[in-house]
Amino acid sequence: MHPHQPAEPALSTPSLPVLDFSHFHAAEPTRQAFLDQLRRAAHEIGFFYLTGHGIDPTLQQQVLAVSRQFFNLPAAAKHGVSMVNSPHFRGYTRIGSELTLGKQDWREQFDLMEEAIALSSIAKDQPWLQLQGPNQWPAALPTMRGIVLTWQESLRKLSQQLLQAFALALGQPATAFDASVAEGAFQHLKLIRYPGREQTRDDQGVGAHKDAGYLTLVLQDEQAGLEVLLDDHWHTIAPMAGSFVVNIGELLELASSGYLRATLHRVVTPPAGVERYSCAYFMAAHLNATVPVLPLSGQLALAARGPQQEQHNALYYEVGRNILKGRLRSHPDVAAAHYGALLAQAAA
Ligand SMILES: O=C(O)CCC(=O)C(=O)O
Ligand SMILES: [Fe+2]
Repeated sequence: MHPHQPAEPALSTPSLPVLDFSHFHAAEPTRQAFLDQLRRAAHEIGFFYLTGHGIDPTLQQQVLAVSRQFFNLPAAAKHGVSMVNSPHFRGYTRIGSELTLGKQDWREQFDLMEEAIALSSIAKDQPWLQLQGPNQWPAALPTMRGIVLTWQESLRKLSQQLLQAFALALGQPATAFDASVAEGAFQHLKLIRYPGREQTRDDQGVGAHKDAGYLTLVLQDEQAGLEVLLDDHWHTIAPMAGSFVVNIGELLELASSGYLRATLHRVVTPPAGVERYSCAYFMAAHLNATVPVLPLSGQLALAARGPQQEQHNALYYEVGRNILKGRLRSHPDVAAAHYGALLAQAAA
């Protein structure tokens, strides 16, 4: 089956590996066993559940709760923080205005990144620096900012530890990725609501895609919908309370010469009358960094199949270029409003 065909029913839940991150902080031989498991999961599947991560379950619930509150605001309050007003791709995207594979996704979302000051001028050869800037926050929900920024900060720490674990698992020094995040990792957080609808024709919650950064950590509520493409079949990733679903992004695939897999995944729309909430955290190297290509040796080098370039999806070692590629493709309204010159240049 071609991965981009309309949805076929997913197969039964695969037994995704469950990795306990507390074992990374444990003594040997537990720590090495964790690294071996991590390497296998990320090489063979590119997806796993993470438990023992130390993130407070109360904070997890608070984030999902504030996300529900946000999406329950009147439409005018949400449109007041529309992403189309932000050259930095921050804010609210209403249902149907995001595209994956050129088709409408059936989800509404709120995006934010690091709070920053927008640069006053952007060099032509670094258009991605326009991603830096302030977030938009809804005045009607004053508690949102604190909760969500605390969440973002917790996941930044966790994902940087995970990146160190990946370096060690690949036989590299723990510091192998440090230079690429020394000026600050690029982080992007997305609160998402997938409304249900009659399962008649289209069930694209978000279409099949790979994530553009190093790593993604997803918090799901109790409603299934996330699916991963393995051996040409879609498999449901069942919600597991308290865990994160972690997946490999394109930058880690590039860094490991394809040894680690950025796997295609998608979300199918819940049935009518049911909704699904999730919260995805994407971590990448600094926008001005170039992906470090790790010198793998022995068995790892032999098993590195090279990054999987696809016709419709070029991969870039320049971090900013890879991230901006994904943003422009998903949000054509923001692209048209703020990146017209860049698009015209690309088309010429
Ligand atoms: O909602 C989810 O579970 C995952 C969403 C996703 O894959 C994405 O936004 O990149
Ligand atoms: Fe994704």
